[in-house]
Amino acid sequence: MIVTVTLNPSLDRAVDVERLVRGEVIRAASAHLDPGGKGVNVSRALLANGVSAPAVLPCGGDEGAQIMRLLRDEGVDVRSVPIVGRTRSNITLAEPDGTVTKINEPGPSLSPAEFELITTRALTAAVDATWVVICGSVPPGLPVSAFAGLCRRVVDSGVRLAVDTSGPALRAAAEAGADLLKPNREELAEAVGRVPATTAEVVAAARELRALGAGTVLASLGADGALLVGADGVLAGEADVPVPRSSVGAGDALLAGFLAAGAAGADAFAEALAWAAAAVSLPGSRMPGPADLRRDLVRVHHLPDGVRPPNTPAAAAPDRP
Ligand SMILES: Nc1ncnc2c1ncn2[C@@H]1O[C@H](COP(=O)(O)OP(=O)(O)O)[C@@H](O)[C@H]1O
Ligand SMILES: O=P(O)(O)OC[C@H]1O[C@](O)(COP(=O)(O)O)[C@@H](O)[C@@H]1O
Repeated sequence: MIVTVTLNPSLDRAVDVERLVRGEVIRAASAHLDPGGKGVNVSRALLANGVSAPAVLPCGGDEGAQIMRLLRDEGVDVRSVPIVGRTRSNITLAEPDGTVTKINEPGPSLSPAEFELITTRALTAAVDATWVVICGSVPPGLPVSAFAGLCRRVVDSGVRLAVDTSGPALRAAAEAGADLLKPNREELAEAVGRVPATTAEVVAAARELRALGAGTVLASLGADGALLVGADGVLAGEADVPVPRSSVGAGDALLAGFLAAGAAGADAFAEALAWAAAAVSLPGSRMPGPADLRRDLVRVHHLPDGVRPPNTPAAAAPDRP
């Protein structure tokens, strides 16, 4: 069993539009409503592939009630904490070539008592779990020290911890000793204070997080695929997506696939890439099930041990083997 914690869930509304033009009335071709937030999506993806994954999340207002209804319709085991604030709605505008424009609300803040209740729910559920997965942005006003405290309490409980978050919370998770981090390129940039453009720079940034205390770093790079940076070396991989529909939730599917497949080694990495590619081929933030996976379209390569930083002689060679 894998427990997910989403501190800032959202009701995801995705609208398919022919072309995005600022300042005009745009008629949508179709619309999709999904329960969202990164941990929520990880739970949905795991469940769709037969892995039990209770979702711990705060829920408030009509949006919170609707998320709970949608999750229960999908069969997700929801461990919700009622909050005074109103759960947010996030909007995605998806164009036919797969380009997505996202508008994410900040979401409600949590009172100290609400945050403590979520922590207790997570630690209680963690007793039977192999992993606790804390995902998504940190609610407004929550001190990074509180987020770090949650991470440390999970690590101290002896359950493995995976974190996918943004801003200073990502560094805090590394320092707390998270076993697995799933940053995208922008999140890595925020964490290390520079934009990692090349493969070597992504590897260097991931190694910086490892040096802070993180175990493995699964860095997602959008259409460029992903890198797995761990104690055993570096793997690079990507998967073709014949018809991209929406990349919303692709990072969540990547993380879910990696965890479902054992969270170590080339096979788990390939599975992760297959889940992420399948998510990209689905509309909105729909999570893939077994019938959506195309493992034949995945490629994984070992990178040579010393992937060097830029401006060294080896950087003149092509980035990918
Ligand atoms: N346009 C795309 N084509 C192929 N694969 C993609 C595309 N966009 C995303 N992916 C896959 O989904 C994974 C997660 O996407 P990414 O955008 O990096 O994460 P996040 O959604 O967390 O920002 C990538 O590592 C890649 O494997
Ligand atoms: O918590 P954040 O960073 O605002 O992200 C929330 C959004 O991320 C998602 O989980 C999608 O995540 P990814 O596209 O990064 O995989 C949406 O469901 C949700 O609207």
